[in-house]
Amino acid sequence: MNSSQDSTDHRSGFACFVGRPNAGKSTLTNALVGTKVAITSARPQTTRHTVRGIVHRPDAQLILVDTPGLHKPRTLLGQRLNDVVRTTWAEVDAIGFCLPADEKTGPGDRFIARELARIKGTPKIAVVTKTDLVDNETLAERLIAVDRLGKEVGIEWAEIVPVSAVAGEQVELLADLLVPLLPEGPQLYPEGDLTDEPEQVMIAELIREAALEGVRDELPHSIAVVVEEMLPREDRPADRPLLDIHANLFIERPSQKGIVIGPGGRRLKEVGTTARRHIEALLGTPVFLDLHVKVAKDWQRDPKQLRRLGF
Ligand SMILES: Nc1nc2c(ncn2[C@@H]2O[C@H](COP(=O)(O)OP(=O)(O)OP(=O)(O)O)[C@@H](O)[C@H]2O)c(=O)[nH]1
Repeated sequence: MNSSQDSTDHRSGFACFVGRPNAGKSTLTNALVGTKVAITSARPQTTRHTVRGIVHRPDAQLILVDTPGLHKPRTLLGQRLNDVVRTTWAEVDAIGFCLPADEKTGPGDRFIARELARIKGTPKIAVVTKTDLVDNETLAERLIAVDRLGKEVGIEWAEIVPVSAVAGEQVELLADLLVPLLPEGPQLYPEGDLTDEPEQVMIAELIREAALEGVRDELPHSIAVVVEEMLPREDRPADRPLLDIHANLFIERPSQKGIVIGPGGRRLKEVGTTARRHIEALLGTPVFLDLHVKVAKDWQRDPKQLRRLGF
């Protein structure tokens, strides 16, 4: 051990956050990574893709895998999502179980805790999220309840950590606690990489997030987005580039078209504007977004369509 470059000084590995829908997993991933990579929403089960955020530190590289929420499968998509979750759990070096501070332990938490208890060998940190929403007394009660939940299902928590991703409280500490759980090893990703999601998938997620805004009650899980083409516009001066992005927004039934497009096409226009702003922030280049709404009948139940839409 003669230099700080020695790989035994450096740790690298994978962690994932689990927890019931809306527990704050995506927001926490974003807070740790420091940029918007996972998709957050005020409605459950909108994180479909396994998005990795990468925390680069001098002493470690922590790769965060953001899984969709585990839930009762009602469709083929639901089943596939649960498979993705379990496979991820078995593969990571550490698991953070997110439990919102402002809600009591519920059947959903118990279901996940029992499933988690079956994954032996992987250290588990209980992360009590959204602490900015509760007073100290409630937080203390919640911490005790989480401790009790661990005992009830047979999980020995490596740590119990209260955090607020929104207020940025204890987020750094959580990283400090996760790092020692990773194996020793060199950097796995180049410095500067924040995620290994293909750009196109991230762009599709940004569009889907914008499209769901305000209509989640009407179209909870019915929207899928596929980026068909991304091309730099020709005949543009080098200092004023423009990226043309063509994307299709799929819905399940013709009757949903009106909801997405809105009166006089106003909603779709807003969706396009919002998504374009986020994409431009992500890519750092001006974008022309061409968005089309298409019906893919009952895509959630059709294996062929699911594959085409990237699931
Ligand atoms: N006040 C507060 N709100 C939070 C915090 N973390 C997350 N939220 C909110 O809680 C809601 C759910 O957060 P997400 O990060 O999307 O939750 P998730 O667990 O990834 O949800 P799914 O993708 O549905 O599994 C969003 O409205 C967030 O803004 C926090 O630390 N404080």
